[in-house]
Amino acid sequence: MIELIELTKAYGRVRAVDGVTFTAVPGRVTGFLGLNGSGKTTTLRMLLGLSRPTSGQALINKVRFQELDNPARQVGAVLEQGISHPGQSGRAHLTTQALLIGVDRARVDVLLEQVGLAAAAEQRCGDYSLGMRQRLAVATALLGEPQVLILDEPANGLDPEGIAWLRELLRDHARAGGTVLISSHLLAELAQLIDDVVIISEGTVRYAAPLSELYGSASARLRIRGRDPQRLWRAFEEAGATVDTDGYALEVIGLAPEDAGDIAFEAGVPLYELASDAPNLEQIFLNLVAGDAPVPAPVAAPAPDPGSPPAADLFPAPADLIPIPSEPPISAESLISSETLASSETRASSETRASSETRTPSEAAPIEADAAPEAAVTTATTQEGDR
Ligand SMILES: Nc1ncnc2c1ncn2[C@@H]1O[C@H](COP(=O)(O)OP(=O)(O)OP(=O)(O)O)[C@@H](O)[C@H]1O
Repeated sequence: MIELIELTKAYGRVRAVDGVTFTAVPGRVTGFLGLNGSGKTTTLRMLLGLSRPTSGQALINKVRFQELDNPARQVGAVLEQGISHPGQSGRAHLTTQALLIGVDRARVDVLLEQVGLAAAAEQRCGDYSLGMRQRLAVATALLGEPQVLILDEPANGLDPEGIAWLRELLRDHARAGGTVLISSHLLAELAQLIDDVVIISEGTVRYAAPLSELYGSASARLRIRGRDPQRLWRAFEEAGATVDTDGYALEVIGLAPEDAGDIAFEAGVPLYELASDAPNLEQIFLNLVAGDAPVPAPVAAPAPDPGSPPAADLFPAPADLIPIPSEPPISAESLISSETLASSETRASSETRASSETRTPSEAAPIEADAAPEAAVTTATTQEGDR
């Protein structure tokens, strides 16, 4: 476990880190996120005993880094790239590090394989790409089989395949009970890797919570078209959603796509389109670091112009809408089920028509309702604490 308690670092009058408090727990990957110069590296350096806090505490497994027994066996860290000598091969670098921290050199081959560098093991580190250097740095951090991993910008330079590899590696580590803290200046990059997020800006923590809460606080907007938009509108509102329209499709906030689909099904309205706009993670992040709005409200659709015709008139008539392709696969079984479907669809649509024909004007009105606005630092070999 990693615990930061009111951690502060002042350089003269500049408070690079100012009262940072958060915990990274075993079994989860915690993302430490901030723009350039926000204080991430300074925080991690204090955590790893490379820099003395002005005040506050940085603890790993309840003690300061300097107090850990054999730190490289407990903490693996990547603080910077360029930790390896450019003239050394990847294998030679890992072997040297293994000797320094007292790890069996047989582990070197295991790690080269694990980080995908086996084929490049004999190449000079100086010839490695950025992504390969990251992989080597991660391998170095893993040498001592530490429980705690602290990685500064580990995704930097990795291609999508490298990100997927890193995700698996970190997930496996957390699943096995490890604690992982990784930093980045890109939320979108971290989003694929982490369970919890801590956002820092100007040395201060602005947000610390499970990533799912950050997502949940910025609801996705659904764009939905169906055969009977008025009926859909009412059904979605009855389910507690905020509904608006651009005159062509419904825009629904506050429902998961699955729930919206189920509601439409229960209302007997065939859907022609159901798309989800994912929350804009970078925007959420930028709003948080700006400190103005804790979490951005979903962007509201413009309110309808009172002088414009009711949205019902703007929707294409059912006859003009493109029918759902429903060619059944040719098999006796599917013919039976498609017939059943066809007859139930006919029933549903005639019910739909019947009910909209018999609906009173006030019942048919929702479309006109007010639109809702809406370390082993390589590996611990260079720490102050070891000296
Ligand atoms: N040794 C130092 N002396 C004076 N100021 C420093 C020192 N180290 C860092 N700072 C300042 O502290 C602030 C935080 O820097 P830090 O490197 O921790 O940010 P960061 O979030 O890691 O940024 P990046 O993503 O660019 O690495 C910056 O304003 C930086 O200029």
